Amino acid sequence: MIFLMDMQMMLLDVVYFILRGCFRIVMRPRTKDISEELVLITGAGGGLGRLFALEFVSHGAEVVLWDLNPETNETTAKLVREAGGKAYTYTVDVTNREKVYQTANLVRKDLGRDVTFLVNNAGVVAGQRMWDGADDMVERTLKVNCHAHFWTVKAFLPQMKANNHGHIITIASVLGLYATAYVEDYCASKFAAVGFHESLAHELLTEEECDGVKTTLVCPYLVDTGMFDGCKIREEAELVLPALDPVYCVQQAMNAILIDQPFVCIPRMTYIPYMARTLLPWEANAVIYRFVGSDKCMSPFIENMKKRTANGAIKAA
Ligand SMILES: NC(=O)C1=CN([C@@H]2O[C@H](COP(=O)(O)OP(=O)(O)OC[C@H]3O[C@@H](n4cnc5c(N)ncnc54)[C@H](OP(=O)(O)O)[C@@H]3O)[C@@H](O)[C@H]2O)C=CC1
Ligand SMILES: CC1=C(/C=C/C(C)=C/C=C/C(C)=C/C=O)C(C)(C)CCC1
Repeated sequence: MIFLMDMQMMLLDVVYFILRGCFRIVMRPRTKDISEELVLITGAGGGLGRLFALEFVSHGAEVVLWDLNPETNETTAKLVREAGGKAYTYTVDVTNREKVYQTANLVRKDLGRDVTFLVNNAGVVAGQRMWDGADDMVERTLKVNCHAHFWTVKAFLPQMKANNHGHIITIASVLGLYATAYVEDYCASKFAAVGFHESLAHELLTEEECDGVKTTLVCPYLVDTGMFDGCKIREEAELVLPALDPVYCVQQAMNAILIDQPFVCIPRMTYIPYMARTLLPWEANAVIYRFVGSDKCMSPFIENMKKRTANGAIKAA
């Protein structure tokens, strides 16, 4: 009897959340006020990290900027201050877990308050076939794009839970939902980041007094930041699905964060291949990949990186 009542409640909840999802496409829910929040962004000197910093500040939040590169990080801080915001910079290699824990304590000491939003954005791509590149690059990709999320979450989530207030944001990728050729290490790292994020989100739901800690998984398609310069699908398909403008990508991600949306693919159209991957036979997906040119979309990117490395444009890892 209890089982049947539980099932009835579960079905009602399922219908409610489906209807709420549909309704939210048409009517945007109220956005939350983040003007009192302290937002930590990793990889803040890069394309998306910098834009996230500016976007959070435009909503009144203060930002803590972490990056490996002090110069690009300072440039982000300068832009934030010019925009009237407050930024605090720290040079951190997020793969170094001791440094992550130490710097987290330092942030708490320096600012006298807890980080309430964590944006795990730092990411790298080798741009080499795994057969050609150094094994170190494969390890680095996994360490930055996945392992680092464990260290930063371990550093900041306990305080969020203690205050029952916070938000963990994971910048993954559509390549964490469906893969393509020649980027095995990158896809493995992003699938792992998605798995990490989902497990964490479930954990927060099962724990009591944690309903104030939210999570958002962001999965963008190719973004025009330079990270994947040269990556290309078939020309006709590109007309329908062009590389994303970084500002648009960050604004869409912010829209999701501000309404506590747990998961967002940018643009919306990229939910379709995600569903197709699950629903269609593998061979059917492979045929679609070949038709839209996504099977070899990374080849020109890898060629591009080869040229840039040969010209000495890329610094040694
Ligand atoms: N660009 C794209 O097409 C897409 C990107 N993404 C993801 O979005 C995120 C941001 O990408 P994007 O802005 O394009 O890339 P960028 O390369 O412009 O920015 C990444 C930033 O992370 C920093 N970083 C790298 N390694 C570390 C480290 N060990 N510790 C601290 N900081 C580090 C980089 O510093 P440095 O410059 O010194 O290396 C850089 O400032 C990444 O996670 C990426 O995987 C997702 C989908 C598409
Ligand atoms: C695989 C695939 C596609 C192409 C995806 C591409 C080109 C993604 C690039 C993503 C990047 C660069 C992410 C970085 O994190 C399509 C056309 C959606 C169709 C279905 C399968």
